[in-house]
Amino acid sequence: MARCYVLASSSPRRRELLAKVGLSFIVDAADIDETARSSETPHDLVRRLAAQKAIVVGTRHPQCLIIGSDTVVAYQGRIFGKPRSMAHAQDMLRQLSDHRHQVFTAVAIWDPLWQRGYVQVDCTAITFHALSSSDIDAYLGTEEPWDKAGAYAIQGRAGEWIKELTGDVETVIGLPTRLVKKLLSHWDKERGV
Ligand SMILES: Cc1cn([C@H]2C[C@H](O)[C@@H](COP(=O)(O)OP(=O)(O)OP(=O)(O)O)O2)c(=O)[nH]c1=O
Repeated sequence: MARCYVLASSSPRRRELLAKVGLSFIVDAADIDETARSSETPHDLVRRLAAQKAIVVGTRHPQCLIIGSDTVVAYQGRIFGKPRSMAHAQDMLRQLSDHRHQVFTAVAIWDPLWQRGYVQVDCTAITFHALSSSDIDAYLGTEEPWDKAGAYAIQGRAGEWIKELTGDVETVIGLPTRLVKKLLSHWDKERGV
């Protein structure tokens, strides 16, 4: 039987990135509560949410292999998700200005039939140049910050702010395809495909 793949995400960036892997897949987003638990680390949060998204969507596609993912920005022990308001976005960008921060993304694959899967976390470190209040205000007038962790899109205008980036840029955009391929290949080996 040919295998079907489902991307458990509403993110157009994840869709574009997964298309690069060359799989044929459908998209079915998970609607879950993404609130961090008290004292949960960014690493543990993205790991838990990526797995949860894949498992929830798996109940609707029991014959398919599900790919879930989650991304947060971490700065000095604080977790930055998607902005809740203009003030929240502004506050996050002010804190990220001229400081090194990390972006954590987890990728999960889940087979609902076997009730088994893998999840792995990748991290990229970024330092932005100093951002002036007018840089931040101008950016908040664009559409970029609103559905992005940390209120910025590295693939957009925020790409011009990079002073230093260590790691995989796809991890920042929300789906490291290198990790997707690695997990799928582990999975094939385990199943003897
Ligand atoms: C930091 C950063 C994040 N992002 C995006 C990736 C994710 O789509 C989003 C983080 O929120 P997520 O909750 O990981 O994903 P999502 O709500 O967009 O989609 P879903 O939960 O349905 O999978 O931020 C960028 O596109 N560029 C960036 O530079």
